[in-house]
Amino acid sequence: QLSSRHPRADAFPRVGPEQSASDNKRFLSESLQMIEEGYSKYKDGSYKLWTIDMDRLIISHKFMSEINKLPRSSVRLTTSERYAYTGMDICEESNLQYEVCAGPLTRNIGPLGRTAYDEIVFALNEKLKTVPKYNGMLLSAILRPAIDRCYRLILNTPLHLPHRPRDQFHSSRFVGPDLCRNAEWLSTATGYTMDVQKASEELLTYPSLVRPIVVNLLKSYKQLRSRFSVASRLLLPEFEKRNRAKNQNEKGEYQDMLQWLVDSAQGRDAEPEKLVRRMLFLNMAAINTTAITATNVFLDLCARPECMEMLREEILRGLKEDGGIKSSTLPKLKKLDSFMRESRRLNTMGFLTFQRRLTVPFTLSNGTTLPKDSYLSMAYYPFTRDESYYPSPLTFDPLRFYNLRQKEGEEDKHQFGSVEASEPLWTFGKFACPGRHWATAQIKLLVMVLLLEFEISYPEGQTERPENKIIGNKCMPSMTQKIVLKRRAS
Ligand code: HEM
Repeated sequence: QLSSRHPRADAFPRVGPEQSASDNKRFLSESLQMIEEGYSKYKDGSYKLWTIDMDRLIISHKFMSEINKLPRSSVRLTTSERYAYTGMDICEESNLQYEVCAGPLTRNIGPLGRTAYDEIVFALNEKLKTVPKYNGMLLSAILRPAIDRCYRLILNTPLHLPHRPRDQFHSSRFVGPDLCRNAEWLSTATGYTMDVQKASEELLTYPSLVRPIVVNLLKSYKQLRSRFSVASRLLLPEFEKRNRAKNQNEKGEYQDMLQWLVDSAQGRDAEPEKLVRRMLFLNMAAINTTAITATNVFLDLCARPECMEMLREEILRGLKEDGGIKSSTLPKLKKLDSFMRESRRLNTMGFLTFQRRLTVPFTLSNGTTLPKDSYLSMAYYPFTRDESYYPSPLTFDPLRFYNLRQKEGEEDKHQFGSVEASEPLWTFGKFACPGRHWATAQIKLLVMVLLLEFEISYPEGQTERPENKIIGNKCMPSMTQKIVLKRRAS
């Protein structure tokens, strides 16, 4: 229900200190304690929490369905606040990034499966050529090129390769180096995301009043601007060319993210400079999130060697039934899907989710009015360890969600990519991550390649996964963990 009432600013209880010069950064080191305290006191309600960058109103995930009734224009992403001066505020100008992912990207996942599998194999083989022995390689160094390569399939293809006839495209075994010959664009695409994070973290260390000045002096922002120039130099002509074709009603020559953006953009969204920024936003939303989630899955797999054979059998059965990777193959991997979801449950990337700004006041069904301009968030981490939602919440049960799907009527629920009003995994409804099906497919394909082509393990003597690292709202897997790959006899 929309409301015009403005509650008093102090109407909500607070956890932790208010924003203050002396105690501003307490959240950095005590985030988990504060979020757990908030959950134990106000699990079904709301409270305020200062999180270094903003004063948030933490609300229960139980209100997701109610908030979903608001238009997206009233519940905005908080990117412009969290990543100020990075150009990422483009996502707040319209929902174009959502539309291209939820629409054409998702529709194209099935047909891309085989090609993506080959790209991952190719990336791994290239990587393995650079080390004399397949012994104790950094997990992140293995996964990153494979994910980048998958991602380039949808984002970067057009820079180098005209659209191929469908059959040829899908049957090509190694679509190969042509696809990503432009090293400059590739390093810009991935580097931009890192720089955005780094630059915004650096800016946060300065008082908000001086940020507009300091931003011009910071090295990290200079680096960001120069990356943006490279991205513009490479992408602008491509967008201009495609816009011309669109304006002349020519049929699109390509099937890729650039084309989907051009096809879907209306009005000012279609300006080439804005399309470049939108591409960079999509990079940021997609690559790191997928890489971190996949890293967690492999860290959990190596800690449970007994699950590898079970998953390998499921994969081989699926491939046999389908005669290779078809659109129907990935959804068949239900045990793997369950493993991935359990891994994500116990390794949430952030303690909070649904980072949104409310542009209208809104009254919840419990009578609480959320003021206009509140920065909303939901506590995710304590939810995933709440016994009332997950029996034995601290136990890693690889088949937890698989077993739930065995119940009548529940077969299609509890999936890695499922969106449920009771679960803030991807948030909900029109606010849910629109790239989740592509992320699911990529991670499944990565596991398939690594399990079918290799024996994987922790280095000798290690059986446990390394601890995650907590920094403020973030919870990151180890980036220094090595894993051992041994090629399986074919
Ligand atoms: C495992 C990997 C991923 C995770 C955990 C993840 C998680 C999320 C979450 C929780 C949100 C909602 C944020 C909010 O409501 O405040 C979101 C939004 C978004 N995600 Fe993902 N995501 C992943 C992968 C991807 C991929 C692969 C893409 C694109 C190819 C993508 C594109 C987006 C976009 C465009 C948005 C913003 C949508 C909007 O405008 O509302 N994500 N993601």
